[in-house]
Amino acid sequence: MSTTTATPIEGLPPGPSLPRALQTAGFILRGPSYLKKLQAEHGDVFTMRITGEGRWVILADPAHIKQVFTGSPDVFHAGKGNQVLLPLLGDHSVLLLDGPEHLRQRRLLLPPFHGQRMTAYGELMDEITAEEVARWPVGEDFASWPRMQHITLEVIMRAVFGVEQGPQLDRVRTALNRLLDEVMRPTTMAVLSAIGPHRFRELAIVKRELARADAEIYPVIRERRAAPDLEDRQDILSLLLQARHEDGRPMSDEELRDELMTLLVAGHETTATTLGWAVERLTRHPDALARATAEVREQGADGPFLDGVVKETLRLRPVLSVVVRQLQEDAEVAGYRLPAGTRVVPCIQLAHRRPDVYPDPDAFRPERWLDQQPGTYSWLPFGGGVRRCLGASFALFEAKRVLAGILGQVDLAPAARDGEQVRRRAITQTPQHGARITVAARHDRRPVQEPVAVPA
Ligand code: HEM
Repeated sequence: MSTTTATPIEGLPPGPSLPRALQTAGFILRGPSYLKKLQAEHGDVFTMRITGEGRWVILADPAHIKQVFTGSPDVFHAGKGNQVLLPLLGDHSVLLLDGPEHLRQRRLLLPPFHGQRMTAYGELMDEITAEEVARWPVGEDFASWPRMQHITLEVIMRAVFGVEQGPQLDRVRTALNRLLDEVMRPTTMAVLSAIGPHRFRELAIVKRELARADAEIYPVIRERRAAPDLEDRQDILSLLLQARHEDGRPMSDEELRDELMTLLVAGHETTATTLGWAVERLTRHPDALARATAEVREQGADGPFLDGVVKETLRLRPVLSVVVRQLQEDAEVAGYRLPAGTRVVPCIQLAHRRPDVYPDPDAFRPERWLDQQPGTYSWLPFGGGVRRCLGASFALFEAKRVLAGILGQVDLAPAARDGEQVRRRAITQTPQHGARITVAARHDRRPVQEPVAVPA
């Protein structure tokens, strides 16, 4: 690992000389292999030019990534890079704020996501998984990723929004699904980038779609605020309704709406994609599949091998390949004196393939985590510092509960075909064919019930 040089070099590190459009295309279309090629040519620090983003200084060395994650939040801004989500998430979203405003909002959101609280959602996750897996066909190849999305959306609706099964859940789910579909469409994204988020959200069609979703979300917030059992409820919305700003104010309906949308957008597709990749990787590695299945059937979701499966999936198939910070003033990073405005980019993808941290780095080996702890700056699927994913404990807990639910209920067939390539969708790295799997047989883990004696 390199360290900072005594006298920093002025200006940007070298990088590829290809035109901006070709560098952007390489990053979007070839993703992991393009980044690897550039690292081989330029080393652990290099500059890329990305359309609409200016210059990115890519960092692959954990020592340099640490400089960014421990740097001042007033200098390393993240919110500006997420502005494309403004129309959907709204002005109060923790993802879009920076500096003291961001920290204030983050402080309110953190306690409900504390690791130890997650067990409150375990049974709900088991129930949702069991219902979904009961519908999976046997002996037929199918794409698991959409099924995982169904599970994670349902988990968010019920654990985060706290909406019970029934007509209201159906209406909220339909409205949010529709909105997400509209926004994630490539044509919508293209218009959004062309005219900018502020003008985009003033378009009549956008206003109409947002109003349709808001018409379902605001009643949930208002009804919950008035709920007599608010203090006893476990859902995240109920906890946020009881949170207070430093001056004692509760969060407004608008703040709550924006944070609920943020949690939905940040937590739904990301977790579904990790689950899709986990079964895709397991079915391509029959030994790991057999070991994980045996462990789950003995110990449920708490076994160390299953934990390794989730960590290894996030290492080799991180949902996001980079996180971005924009410098608000000149700063020294990786031995360079970088000018204000530069974007410094800890590269999750490259940090996760370092042979000095991960022997045989390209191999899927969940067992490596049996005697290795994840390093803060070398295992970063959830980013880092004051912007680290708020839902990391939630996502890890959910991934294990859902995988245990699947492996406990069905025997997955080892796949004969090659692993799926990474395909970029909006900003996430998804399995090219939707993580296709086959259920070989159903395995009922519940003990066979004795017939109930009926009194004569
Ligand atoms: C496997 C699933 C997930 C992955 C891979 C993931 C990854 C990430 C990453 C990389 C970031 C940016 C961190 C940075 O800039 O340093 C982030 C931020 C965030 N994530 Fe997640 N996430 C996941 C699940 C979730 C879930 C389930 C939730 C909530 C329900 C959530 C809520 C958030 C929020 C609110 C932020 C913004 C934090 C801030 O700006 O302060 N995420 N996530």
